[in-house]
Amino acid sequence: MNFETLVINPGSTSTKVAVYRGDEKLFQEELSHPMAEIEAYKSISDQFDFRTKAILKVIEDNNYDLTSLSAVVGRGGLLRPIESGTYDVTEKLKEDLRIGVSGQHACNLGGLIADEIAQQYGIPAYIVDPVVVDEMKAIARVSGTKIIERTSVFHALNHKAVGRIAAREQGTTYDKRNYVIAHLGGGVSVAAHEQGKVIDVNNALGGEGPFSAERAGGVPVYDFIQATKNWDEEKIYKTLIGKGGLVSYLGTNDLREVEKLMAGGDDKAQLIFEAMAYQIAKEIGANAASLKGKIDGLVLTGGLSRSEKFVKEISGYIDWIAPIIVVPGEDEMGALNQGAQRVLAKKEDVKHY
Ligand SMILES: Nc1ncnc2c1ncn2[C@@H]1O[C@H](COP(=O)(O)OP(=O)(O)OP(=O)(O)O)[C@@H](O)[C@H]1O
Ligand SMILES: CCCC(=O)O
Repeated sequence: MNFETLVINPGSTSTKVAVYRGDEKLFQEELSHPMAEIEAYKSISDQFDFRTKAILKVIEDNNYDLTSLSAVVGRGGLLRPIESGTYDVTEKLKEDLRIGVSGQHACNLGGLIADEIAQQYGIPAYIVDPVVVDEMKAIARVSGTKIIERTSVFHALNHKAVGRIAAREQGTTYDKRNYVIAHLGGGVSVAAHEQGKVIDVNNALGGEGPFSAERAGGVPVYDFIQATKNWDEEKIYKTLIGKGGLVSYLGTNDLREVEKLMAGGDDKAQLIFEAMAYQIAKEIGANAASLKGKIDGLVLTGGLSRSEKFVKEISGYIDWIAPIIVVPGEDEMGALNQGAQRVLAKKEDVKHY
């Protein structure tokens, strides 16, 4: 049976909305949120109303009748660490999204907005492969000090989706392949995928890994402590997450703007563009070591991988490691829909948080 689903994906710089019938996408829109718009809200939960209204307007503009829906599915957020799968949105799950039990991020709104709309139509709300999917090896959890453990927080939904796409392109299945997958977006996560499990990944919201469009990634810790010793926690957090990376150096989170500056001969933009590619390439090399060099492909995905110039810059450092597969943008919307369709069709049991 072809169930109709509403798919909601709030990202750090955008909200994506789509309606599917079975595998068929009836429509999709991507709403961009410039920095100034996001900055007007003090917290993520303050963005609930503006993002919900924007989503409902997309539905109205497309003349879609919400009574046709079988479920609403949202991108899951910073819950407690859990296994991969489709989860129903319960009160406990909503409470943890609201308080941000593992931190604050726009995707915490996915399950909350999905549930708000689903309740009005008496249908289920789901989340799929939230950012806290945790399959890391014990050895990767050791941070270097006993007071903290490394944790798995990354673009799990898109990593898993593009892992399946890459394997399909290679005529096999994701659980039979080893990949290094780099999601390059507002945030960056680079992971070692071994036979369908993410054995190591940088915490994309934890000050680890390469810098990105709006995050600083891993910085020299001692110097950072010195530079920020009189700052409050919020200012420190925003410097690392939201105002880091391209935003810090160039005042924009949009790589297309950076490329325009470069085309106009801006040397600083050129340097930062090259440095971001360099850091990403180094992280891919580190993950190649995690897989002991037994790698079937290096997969580049996320919004930044829509730039051929940026992909070329990264490839120059890593093309000796394994074949490069580019999945520009992401298939998060398709993956959310598929997760919902599998449980609606009873091909898979829904999980409870
Ligand atoms: N055609 C393009 N060329 C160059 N850069 C692009 C292009 N399309 C999108 N981008 C860049 O991709 C980035 C956004 O990527 P993406 O949409 O994956 O982020 P997000 O979903 O908001 O955040 P995250 O991926 O961390 O959840 C922005 O810097 C944007 O400028
Ligand atoms: C942690 C995954 C979500 C993001 O970085 O945007």
